[in-house]
Amino acid sequence: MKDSEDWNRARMRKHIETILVGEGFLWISGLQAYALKGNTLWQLELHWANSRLKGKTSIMLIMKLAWNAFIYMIWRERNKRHFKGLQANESEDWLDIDFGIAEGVDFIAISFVKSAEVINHLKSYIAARACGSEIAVIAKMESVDSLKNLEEIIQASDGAMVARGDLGAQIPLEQVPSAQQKIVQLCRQLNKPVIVASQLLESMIEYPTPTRAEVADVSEAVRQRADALMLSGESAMGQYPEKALAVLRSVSVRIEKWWREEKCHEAMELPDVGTLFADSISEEICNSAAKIANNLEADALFVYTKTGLMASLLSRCRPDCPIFAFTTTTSVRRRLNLQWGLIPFRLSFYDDMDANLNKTFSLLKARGMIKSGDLVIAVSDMLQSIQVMNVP
Ligand SMILES: CC(=O)C(=O)O
Repeated sequence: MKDSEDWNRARMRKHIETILVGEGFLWISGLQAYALKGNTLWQLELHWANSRLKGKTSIMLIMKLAWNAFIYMIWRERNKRHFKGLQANESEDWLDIDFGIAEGVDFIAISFVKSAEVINHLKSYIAARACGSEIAVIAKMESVDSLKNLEEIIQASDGAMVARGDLGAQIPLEQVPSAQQKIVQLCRQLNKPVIVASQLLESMIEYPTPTRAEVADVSEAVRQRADALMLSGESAMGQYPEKALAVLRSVSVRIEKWWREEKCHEAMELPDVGTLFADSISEEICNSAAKIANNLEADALFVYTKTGLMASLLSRCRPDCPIFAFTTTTSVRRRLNLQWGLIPFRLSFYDDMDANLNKTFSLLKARGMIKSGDLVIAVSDMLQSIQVMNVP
């Protein structure tokens, strides 16, 4: 969009569109209950055309057909928008997805997801098209149906986004914070990364400093332990994109520091997520390693992981220290960037664990990320063990 006027116009159109298609909205429910008496507009229009355009002359027949076709087109367009999430088979969507696959994107986020079926469908398509590359699918939670089917959608996805812009147009505004809390919490329990998006620093589209309320909103998302926060308008067309990013970063760092220093961890029940025996072992190792790291006030956790699973299991525990994750493929390294507290690196592994440790100690020391004497807890999915040591 060229300027904010264009954006405002587009946004206003979108809001009107949302109001027109939202069955959750009072006037639509009222219309259906009282005026339409349970019939759809489409059924009533057909009835109207059939009764009003009586007669069997050819001109009447043509008018009848034309009227029905016209109403059908409007109805089809309305349904297309309303069932946006289910109709991911629309040709433009598939073209966009193909473009993403060709460009080697790491994530595809799908809007207005209504059920796990949509996610599974997209995943099968990506698997068939992307020839071995692993593109993660993020479910955008922004409709009443996505909230109804939250758990199955999150289970099927590789992560979720609390898309507060559209969500706030689909449910009453005062319900958005509790929906956010619920989605973030469930994602953590199910070990899926979660992004909190939209209007975090909305006023910074025009002004160089945020409002107190915006800072409180960012703090709350950090306190809920979301994996990522996403700017949209602030960086897409705002006047202070870098400042907005800097504010987001400084507020997040400050809250997390306070969290660690004051030991304000809220106990959270983390149900088992491992289904295979090997996964359950990894999970137990990671839970214990995170606990040891907190109890010993370790300087860093190191994880050597081929698939990224152990790194995500460590991240799920939200330990007090940074987690350095080492993995062998670029796609896993890039994907791990989305997860809370992980600093991922790609490198090839030796068979000997000591050689891997020495290599990574040198790498991080050279970058000033650790120093001699630091206490490190290391886990690995090759050895399935926990090692506690000081950096040489
Ligand atoms: C990000 C987005 O799509 C929303 O907030 O609606």
